[in-house]
Amino acid sequence: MIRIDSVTKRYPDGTVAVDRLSLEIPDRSITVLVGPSGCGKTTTLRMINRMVEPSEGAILLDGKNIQQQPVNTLRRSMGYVIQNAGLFQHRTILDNIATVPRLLGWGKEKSRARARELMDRVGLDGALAKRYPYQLSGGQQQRVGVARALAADPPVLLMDEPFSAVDPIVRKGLQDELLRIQGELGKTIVFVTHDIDEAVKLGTMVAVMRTGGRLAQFAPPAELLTNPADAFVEDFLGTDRGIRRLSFFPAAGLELLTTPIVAIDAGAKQIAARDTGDAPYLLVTDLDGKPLGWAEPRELTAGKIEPARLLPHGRPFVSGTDSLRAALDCAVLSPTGWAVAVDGEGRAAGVVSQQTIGEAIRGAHAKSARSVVKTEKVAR
Ligand SMILES: Nc1ncnc2c1ncn2[C@@H]1O[C@H](COP(=O)(O)OP(=O)(O)OP(=O)(O)O)[C@@H](O)[C@H]1O
Repeated sequence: MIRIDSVTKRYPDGTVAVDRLSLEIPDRSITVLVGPSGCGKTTTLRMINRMVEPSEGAILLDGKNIQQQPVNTLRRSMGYVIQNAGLFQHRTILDNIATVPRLLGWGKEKSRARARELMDRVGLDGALAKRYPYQLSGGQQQRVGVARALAADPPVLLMDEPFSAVDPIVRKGLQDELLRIQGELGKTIVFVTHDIDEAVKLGTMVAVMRTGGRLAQFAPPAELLTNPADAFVEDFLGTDRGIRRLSFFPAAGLELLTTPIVAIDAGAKQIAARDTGDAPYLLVTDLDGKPLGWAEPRELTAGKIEPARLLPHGRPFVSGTDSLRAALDCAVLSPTGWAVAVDGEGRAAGVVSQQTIGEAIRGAHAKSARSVVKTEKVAR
């Protein structure tokens, strides 16, 4: 665990970048430092690997003051990833990734073998190994940056706005990849961003900092969205925090209606016999059970489903793994107001109305409020 204990950083010109900051950064999870520009995030991160020395206070790694450890040993235990990757332009991708193992005295072949293994781990095609950084896209370069930081298998990764310079789609891919890598490797990651959505998505714990280098709130993302500590945090979280909080409630408990589902080859009798409950539309699937679109039952009195007349079913949600936010989004975007749920293979699992999703949301809120009360009682 990394413990930041009442740390202040005053730069020589008198700027107080960090002011009496205390944080306990848990092992094997992602802790995100987030806040407006200039609030001291980078300074805090750099104090952890001693690129910046604190003016007051101490930082402890596994209970030992990092000030009393040789800088080189400390940095070897911490990978460092920065915006735009900071790659060596005159070295190939493979040699960039192999940099730290080489510094540690590993042989050339062993270092390169390790680098190849890491290219695979971060989702880089091995064919890129011999290229130079300028021959890669921004997103690929960031992956190289992550691979390089992981090369010597350090227990800690420090990441300073690593995905800020890429477009939103590449960024989402990199975030998903980081979560996957973290799930596999269980590193202790300290991640700096100014993007609250990125913080909420990646963080096990999120530290919101305010200008002047002070801590505004330190909490898991769901708690942050539910109970912002003050108006500053509330403002910083933005206007749609209620919707964003739904990402933390699984859609798995939603009651799905299966009776409005019919296969494309259903006959008139089969269609007429359907009890669709209060669903005003039938969901038509192909012969494999995958959704094709919505049909109004009265359109089907002739007993024949015409694919060209189906309404689009919109993007479905995956009932086992998606959140209530995804389910609500599907319902809102659906032309019928009903969301389509699919299983992991994309086959229709059922349909659900906005009203049912709304009830599930109210239930989830009530349950989470009860658990907060319970936690507070235990805490007292
Ligand atoms: N070497 C330095 N000398 C003087 N002041 C500095 C120095 N480095 C940073 N600062 C100041 O310290 C404050 C915190 O800077 P820091 O880079 O840690 O913030 P940040 O939250 O990472 O900002 P950003 O999101 O814009 O990168 C700012 O006011 C900055 O101008």
